[in-house]
Amino acid sequence: MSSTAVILMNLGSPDSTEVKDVRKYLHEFLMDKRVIDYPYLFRKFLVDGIITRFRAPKSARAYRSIWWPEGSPLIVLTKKLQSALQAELDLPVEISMRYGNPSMKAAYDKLAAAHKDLEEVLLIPLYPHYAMSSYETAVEHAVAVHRKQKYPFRIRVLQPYFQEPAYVGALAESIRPYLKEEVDYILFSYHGVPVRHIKKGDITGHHCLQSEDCCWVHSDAHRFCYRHQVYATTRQVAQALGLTPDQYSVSFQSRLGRDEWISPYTAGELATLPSKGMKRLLVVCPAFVSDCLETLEEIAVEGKHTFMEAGGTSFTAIPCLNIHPDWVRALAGWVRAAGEEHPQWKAPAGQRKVAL
Ligand SMILES: C=CC1=C(C)c2cc3[nH]c(cc4nc(cc5[nH]c(cc1n2)c(C)c5CCC(=O)O)C(CCC(=O)O)=C4C)c(C)c3C=C
Ligand SMILES: [Fe+2]
Ligand SMILES: [Fe+2]
Repeated sequence: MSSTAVILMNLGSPDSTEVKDVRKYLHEFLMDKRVIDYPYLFRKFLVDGIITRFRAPKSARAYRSIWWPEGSPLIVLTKKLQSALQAELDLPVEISMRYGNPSMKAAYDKLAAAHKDLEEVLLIPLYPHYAMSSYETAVEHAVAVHRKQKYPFRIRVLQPYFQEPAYVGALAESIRPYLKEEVDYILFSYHGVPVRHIKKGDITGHHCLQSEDCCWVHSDAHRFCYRHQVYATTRQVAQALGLTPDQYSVSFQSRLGRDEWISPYTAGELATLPSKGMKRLLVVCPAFVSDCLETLEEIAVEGKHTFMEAGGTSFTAIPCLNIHPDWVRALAGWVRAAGEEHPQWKAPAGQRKVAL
């Protein structure tokens, strides 16, 4: 695999906590048609006229509260993962962000300049689950930049790994030490998405959200169903940890705007769990593999406040996988498996099998 390299793809953060940088980042993020999927002019009106104008100062304050001396936690932790994986693999590993810096083009350019004989780049989206607004947009963007710039190497993409034993195992091991504490309940809080996105992604046209138990009834729709995939992760992690159904549940955080998002919402759960006797809580956020604004501020600060105000007595936000050794080994194992034409790696349609 001497002519292979890896790119870890994450979401991205603003360049700094200044309102102008946060506004620029939010603009790029929210003008993505896979994130706010309204017709262009309406999206532009919403994003320019309302969201970035009023949200940017508020988001900048939130970023300021979690920012590290080295920069955004999400970027710093992705760089740490890069170093850890590089040490495990002895292959070039770069990082790229869907929004902001370092960009996808910068990562490809760096590899192309440093490794003239590079034949293949393995792309690893740092999203375990498929969502139009996360995994899909990252991959579509990576493919589009690769095509446009006509790089001499080919690319392959790691498929969503929400039920891969190595990911589930790493997640379970990252949670296990916290179960030694006296706890009443574990909340699995995932980033939410609009209900419309789940329905749009239903390739059968008649499965998703058409019944209470859609996510547990086998369907081809599940290949692209974020809701199914997060429940699958949760069930498998719970099984690995020996949790019974009364000891945990799933909720969805980070809702933006007035549309209906998939529920139950995390904030509501945090406000009601103490009254049901769940006063000592662990919260884990498996949709994020690196800690970020949504885990460090929305959960660990705001979420904790909501829960304690409602009568909770202890609240622990479990860190994301970040550079957990089992997670680094999982990634390294998948990269090694790529040498054997493993089905978990897919080439984008239309790409030549052999580099030019
Ligand atoms: C798990 C993957 C993610 C999905 C799915 C997702 C969907 C989604 N997000 C927004 C809007 C915002 N998300 C923001 C931050 C943010 N989102 C993710 C991941 C997913 N988003 C991460 C990792 C982060 C943190 C970034 C960081 O710098 O730490 C933000 C910005 C912060 C804020 O102003 O609150 C917005 C906005 C939508 C609308 C959406 C699906 C439609
Ligand atoms: Fe988000
Ligand atoms: Fe479903």
